[in-house]
Amino acid sequence: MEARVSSGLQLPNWVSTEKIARKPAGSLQLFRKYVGQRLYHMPVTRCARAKERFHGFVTLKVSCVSENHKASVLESESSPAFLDESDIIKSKAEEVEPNLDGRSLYLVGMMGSGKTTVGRVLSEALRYSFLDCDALIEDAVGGSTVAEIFKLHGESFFRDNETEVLKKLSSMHQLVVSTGGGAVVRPVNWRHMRKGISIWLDVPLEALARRIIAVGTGSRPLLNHGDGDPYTKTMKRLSTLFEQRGEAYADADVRVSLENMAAKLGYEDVSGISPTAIAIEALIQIEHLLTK
Ligand SMILES: Nc1ncnc2c1ncn2[C@@H]1O[C@H](COP(=O)(O)OP(=O)(O)O)[C@@H](O)[C@H]1O
Ligand SMILES: O=C(O)C1=C[C@@H](OP(=O)(O)O)[C@@H](O)[C@H](O)C1
Repeated sequence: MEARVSSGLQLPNWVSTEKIARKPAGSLQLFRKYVGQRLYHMPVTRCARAKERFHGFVTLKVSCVSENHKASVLESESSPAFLDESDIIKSKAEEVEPNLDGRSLYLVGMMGSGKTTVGRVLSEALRYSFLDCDALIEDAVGGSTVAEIFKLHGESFFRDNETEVLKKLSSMHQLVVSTGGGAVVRPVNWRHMRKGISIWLDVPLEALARRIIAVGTGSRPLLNHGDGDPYTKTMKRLSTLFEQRGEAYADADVRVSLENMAAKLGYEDVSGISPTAIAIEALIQIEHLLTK
């Protein structure tokens, strides 16, 4: 019989389970003015000389016009002074955070879509705590890795623990949560995630396969079998999983499509879009959701 560990689930003790005090509803004043048609319209509060930061990703630059004027990444090339993306995300997070009212953000999407990477960037910008569901499940099961849990106990045991973790997290606030790629499949998980705002990172399967192969499939047991070369094998598994899950991802409150971002930015593919740019787009989409 399978051992159940869910009742012994421990969250790190720095995660406060106290609900934060609710802020009075209302003050959307500043950012409403700046919701524009184009990507990255935002008030410019600070100027900085262009500082290209290379983390292996292309960075965004936004022209700096003057205090409290709109700027757009699409206008950036001809301008003499720039805000780089770390300035942009700070400014956007400051605008959006008061309107979240402490609600947590749940990142959903396929394996390798960047939930952990983008989630960390978002949590830092919003000054929220970052939690990774897979890591919490591993802790709950006494330190076994996800791959070991699948092997020793099976997928449904893993899924039960995933649900238990989401249930605990749903009573907390000011978190950015990176969920596992399969969390969207169980309706009960949505009940928990609906306590916050869910964000689907929609990344083309080819890009997912390339990212996953670069780090290896060892830690992702659902990709760790099949025939063929690594790319073909991974693409096949991802395609099957996406057929089963595509509709469930689309139930998220907000969708961040890397294909749409690349098209707007004039990039040939999504590989040049940095995690920070994706986090900025997520904040913009959340802002749209909250002002609907
Ligand atoms: N925007 C991006 N561009 C290129 N690689 C990325 C990007 N975001 C994440 N990655 C890489 O893809 C891999 C999977 O990212 P990760 O955040 O672990 O995804 P998930 O948590 O959704 O499984 C990691 O190696 C990460 O560095
Ligand atoms: O798609 C899935 O079913 C899974 C995704 C994984 O998380 P990531 O999406 O963080 O890789 C992990 O939860 C487990 O291997 C199952």
